[in-house]
Amino acid sequence: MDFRSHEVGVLKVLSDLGSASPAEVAGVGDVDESGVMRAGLELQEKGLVEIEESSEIFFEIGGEGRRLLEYGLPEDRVLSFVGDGVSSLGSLSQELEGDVLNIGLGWIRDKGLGEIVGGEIKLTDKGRDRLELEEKPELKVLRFLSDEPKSMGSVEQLVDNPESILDELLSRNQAVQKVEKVSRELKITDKGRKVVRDGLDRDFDNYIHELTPELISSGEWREREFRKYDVTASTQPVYPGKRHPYQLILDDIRRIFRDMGFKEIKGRTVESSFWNFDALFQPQDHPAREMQDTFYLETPNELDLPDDELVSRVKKMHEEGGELDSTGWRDPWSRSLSKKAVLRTHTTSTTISYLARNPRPPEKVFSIDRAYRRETIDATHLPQFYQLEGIVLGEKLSFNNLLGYLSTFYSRMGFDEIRFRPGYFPYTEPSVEPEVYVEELGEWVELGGAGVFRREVTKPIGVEHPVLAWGLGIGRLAMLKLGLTDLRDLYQSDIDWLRRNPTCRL
Ligand SMILES: N[C@@H](Cc1ccccc1)C(=O)O
Repeated sequence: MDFRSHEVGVLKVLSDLGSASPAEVAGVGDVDESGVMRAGLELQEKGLVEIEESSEIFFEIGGEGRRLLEYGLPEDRVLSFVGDGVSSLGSLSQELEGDVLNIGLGWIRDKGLGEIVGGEIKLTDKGRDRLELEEKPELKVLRFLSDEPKSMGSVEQLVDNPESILDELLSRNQAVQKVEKVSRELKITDKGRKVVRDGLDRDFDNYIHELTPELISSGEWREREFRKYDVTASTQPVYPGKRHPYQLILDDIRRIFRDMGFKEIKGRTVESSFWNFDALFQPQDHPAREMQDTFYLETPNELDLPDDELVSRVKKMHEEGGELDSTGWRDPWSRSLSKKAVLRTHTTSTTISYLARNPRPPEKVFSIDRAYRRETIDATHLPQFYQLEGIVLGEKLSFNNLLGYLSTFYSRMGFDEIRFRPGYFPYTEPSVEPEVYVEELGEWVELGGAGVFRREVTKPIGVEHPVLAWGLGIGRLAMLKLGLTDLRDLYQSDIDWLRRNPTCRL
């Protein structure tokens, strides 16, 4: 029989001990625990060892459990105020945050610790007893679990009613979680004993397990046999470091645009309102500029404006339309509003400021970066998200070229059906909202906006030729590609999902 050195070691230890856990075998021999398990599995295949598995449930403290340990249970926090004579709901709500009070009251009711009569909490006998307790049993259990998971048996020795306490902690926002621990026992079989008796070492020594310079130079390798390499042997799965699947998609997109002759640019995350809004001819009273949509910064509160001439051309364009056949917004334009620092609400701020620095054709640039908006977090909205922004500046460009660039991009991403719905943005005319048809969903998915920059935008920054522009969301596309249904999973991914995801994509 062909053995690896670990197998020999493990089998020898087992022939002394009869049966043992991997940790015990590792303690005796010089192989670590996972090496013992691997050798054990090999030996099991050969019928020399049997592996018995048994599992036991352990209880593990969770984040909520640690919070409870630190602050106490909400019901106890309420009770201790009541004990000090603060018992009206009105004054309790001054003392405790709303959720602590509400959750505490819920448990007080459920556990029969008190009742509410005329807006006052009246303690029951049970409530008074609890107030007297030196250490609340729930906290005692949590403290016990705080260093490592413990079995039911050991919790039983700690408190009365372990089951109901653990049930309660399991239900309290997972203050405690169940974890299953599998323990294994390796047992030598009769066949295994026989192999050891018949002289394992002799067999083992005949094989070359590791090729050394000496074996080669002495020519000894010719006389001996090599241990076969068993490629079907079971091993522990290895999870190499790899790029995040979303990152891979972002890189695919980068490659597509580079292939189309675009250059990638980067802009500032913290941007002045001037570049985020004003240079894009977005009126200063536009709803998107309000606090509820945009993150305004406290530090820095303001950013410097570009040179005075540029600023005054933009101002004039907003107020009266400048030299163009345009009336502007007909409202006074304020420099100080324009200085306000924001987290860019779109990456159009990146392309427009690039354009102001590079006003002459030809230019083809794109950016893939995060933008920020005050959204309530749910499965399809996050306050930060990636945008794919791009512009093309050229002498003879038309709206049709824009549709062409977008169609090419989407078809290279694997979406063949694309349509354009009319849209509105203060900075483009005409404007469109591209959509792709997604077979799996059976519906059209919106992707963002695009258009040809208006003269009100290009003129003040010194651009005299047409500019095609787009700002597209990538999150939804990535979700579709990765088979996810919740946008949050792109950023806080499940470790098993990451492990299962292929390392490279076609
Ligand atoms: N900035 C727009 C998209 C857009 C960019 C460029 C031109 C037209 C529209 C958005 O964030 O929704």
